[in-house]
Amino acid sequence: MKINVIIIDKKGKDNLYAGLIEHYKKIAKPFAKVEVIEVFDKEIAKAQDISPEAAQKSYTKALEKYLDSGINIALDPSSKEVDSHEFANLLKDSVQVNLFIGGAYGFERDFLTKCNNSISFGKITLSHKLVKVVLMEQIFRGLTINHNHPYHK
Ligand SMILES: C[S@@+](CC[C@H](N)C(=O)[O-])C[C@H]1O[C@@H](n2cnc3c(N)ncnc32)[C@H](O)[C@@H]1O
Repeated sequence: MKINVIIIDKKGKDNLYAGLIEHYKKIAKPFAKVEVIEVFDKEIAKAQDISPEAAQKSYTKALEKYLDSGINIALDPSSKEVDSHEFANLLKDSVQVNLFIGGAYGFERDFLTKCNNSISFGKITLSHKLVKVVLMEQIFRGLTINHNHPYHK
């Protein structure tokens, strides 16, 4: 199984969280290959200086090409809240799952409607970098739930 975490973020090592991301990638390996794909370009940088709407549009444009294969799930604080078991269920029986984390201005509705699902991890807004860590832990937890591995207990 392949799981892609696709995030609006500048490429490069993040000293604060990189160790945790690598840790979860490694321990998830028996169940799935988890890849983190950072997406950022000049158009996004420029649009973020113009308006929230322009920023959201630039995120859609940059992320659309990743929607082509697999199940697409956007992380969005105002969408349906899921618990760990519901999240695990979304990962079940798929060859490829793409999980999208938005930029500073979140997603435009148009992008959310193009995804198979949009989910929230609760009403609080987390920074996109912190969401990435939480998501990696939930991916591992979900995989262990689906494989009846004792970690999730
Ligand atoms: C800084 S937040 C964007 C906040 C923006 N005002 C919004 O409402 O989406 C950056 C990204 O982190 C993710 N995120 C933050 N908090 C979240 C939560 N509670 N549940 C799910 N995703 C979250 C979303 O993908 C969001 O687009």
